[in-house]
Amino acid sequence: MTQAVNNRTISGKDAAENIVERVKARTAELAGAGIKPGLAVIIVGSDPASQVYVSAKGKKAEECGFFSFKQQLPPEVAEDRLLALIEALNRDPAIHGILVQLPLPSHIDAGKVVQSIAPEKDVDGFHFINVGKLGTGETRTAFVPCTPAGSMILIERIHGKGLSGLSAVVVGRSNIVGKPMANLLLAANATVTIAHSRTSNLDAVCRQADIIVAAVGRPRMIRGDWIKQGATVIDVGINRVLLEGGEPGKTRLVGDLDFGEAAARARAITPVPGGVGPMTIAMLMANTLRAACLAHDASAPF
Ligand SMILES: Nc1nc2c(c(=O)[nH]1)N[C@@H](CN(C=O)c1ccc(C(=O)N[C@@H](CCC(=O)O)C(=O)O)cc1)CN2
Repeated sequence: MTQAVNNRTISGKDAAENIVERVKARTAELAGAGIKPGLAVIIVGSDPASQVYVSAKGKKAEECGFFSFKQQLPPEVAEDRLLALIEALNRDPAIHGILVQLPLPSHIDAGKVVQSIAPEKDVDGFHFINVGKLGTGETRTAFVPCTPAGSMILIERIHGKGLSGLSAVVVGRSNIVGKPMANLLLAANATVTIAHSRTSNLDAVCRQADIIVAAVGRPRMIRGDWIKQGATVIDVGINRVLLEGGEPGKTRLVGDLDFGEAAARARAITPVPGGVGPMTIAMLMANTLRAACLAHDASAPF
């Protein structure tokens, strides 16, 4: 039988509010020097989840005191038109951060689009220059992807800044979450394993982790008995599933872990919703503020 070990839910909502408050305070100071951070968000098509995220980003940017620009493009837009818009935003001094909401329709080469964003405005941290900086420890000027950066702050809430002697397993190897997450954990001196859906004995690999970051995008794939007693568990998955026994068609969000089972063994665990998700948007604000500060040679709180 499993037993709770000083279990605590890590509220991403609270941590995100704390970051946003710090962003607001520094933005208000910068206003005195005539500096206003500017964030441009581009969305192609009408995917409902993407619409929700983009609208949340715009609202949060305004709440922070930023100049917020949104460009909605039709699903059939030509790649060249999107690239021309990014080129114009790259040259616009009022814009410090540019983000293209993913996923993009299949006729557009997402890699080409992401690499066309000026590295110093790449607040998603997806450009090769920023990926390389993170990978080589040049974190002073790197933009770190928002979801792993936010996850790392939640891990620090439990373990502090150094993770020496701790074993971390990242389940998932995406460029957006898995790989940058592994680099951040490594930079904090954790012993890191990147596992994925084709890893043999995935359950046993997970079971040896002091910190487990689940980013596979498969609802409740990681079971409670895969979690070491007392581990810290970060659930990056945001999966919409049909509500069992509820009204037909009604859905709810679940993570990549079975929360109830994992919570019974974990020392600390992030919920879905209300865990890593809100941190993604807060870190976007932090990155945009940093981009504005770097552009104007001003100091940034992050
Ligand atoms: N250009 C990018 N595209 C995408 C990114 C990204 O970082 N950059 N990440 C995801 C989506 N995403 C932000 O864009 C995102 C996902 C989830 C949340 C969030 O706050 N989730 C809430 C639940 C919201 C709901 O009810 O649906 C939560 O977990 O509490 C924020 C941002 C893919 N695309």
